[in-house]
Amino acid sequence: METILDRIIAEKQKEVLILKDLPVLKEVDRKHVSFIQKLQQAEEVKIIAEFKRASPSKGAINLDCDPSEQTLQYVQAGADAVSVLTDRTFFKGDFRDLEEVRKAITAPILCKDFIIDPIQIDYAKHAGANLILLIAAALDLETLHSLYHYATSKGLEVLMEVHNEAELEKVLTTDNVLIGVNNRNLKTFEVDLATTERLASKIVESNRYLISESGIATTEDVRRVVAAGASGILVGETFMRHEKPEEALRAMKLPLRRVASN
Ligand SMILES: O=C(O)c1ccccc1NCC(=O)[C@H](O)[C@H](O)COP(=O)(O)O
Repeated sequence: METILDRIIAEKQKEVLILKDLPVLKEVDRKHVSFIQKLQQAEEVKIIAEFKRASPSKGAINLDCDPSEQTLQYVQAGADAVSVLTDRTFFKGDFRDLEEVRKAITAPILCKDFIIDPIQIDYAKHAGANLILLIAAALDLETLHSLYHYATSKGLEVLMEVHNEAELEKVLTTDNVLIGVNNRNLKTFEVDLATTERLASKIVESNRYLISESGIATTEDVRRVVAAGASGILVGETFMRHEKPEEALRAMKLPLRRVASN
């Protein structure tokens, strides 16, 4: 059965051909901004707050939201990084959103897209990203390694995303330290924080940082994934729908030690 990820990747293959036909991008020299460094010094759970207008699972979330205003609020409330969905077809995002956010904030920015080719990494960097996402389910082992090396050679950090044990095994063949566990099942769209709980020990024991992604809505959810071993969380819909995203974000900033020892 064709999954949403299969459909997204088929679309990305077309997009990549279009990008390769465009004039070559000029290299930009940007200051290195590290999210990993923030994790190394973390006393509180690190929050990646996402700008996401729409999604395949929820349809329209907040279509008229302004990327710079929204993400500036995130950062002022204590977000450690911002994620910007740049996919147009399925998430109504754009690289221009990322460019605008780059002008508004200095915090690390994750380019949230479905990367299958180095040219997308060039576009992410050009727009102002500091981190890119590599989804294990969308890449064979060789491509995962080569995109990882390409991104790091360009000074970018990489969040590698997994949904299950097999994908985690794949990611653990790299020396990347940032692993995202996505709680959303891409076949059913169901979210279950038990996915983080199931995969956490292997990630923590391998000395990587675990970021729990998707379906995090309450302080109790944060407490639960942090108790499992997460050092960070990635939250989109909850902040995008909230009347006061800064309040929702502040409520999630839990101290790592206190939560873990509960
Ligand atoms: O969000 C979706 O419907 C989705 C569908 C298919 C592939 C990826 C999808 N989401 C990307 C993400 O990983 C989330 O935007 C991110 O983890 C934040 O999730 P949430 O807090 O639940 O908005």
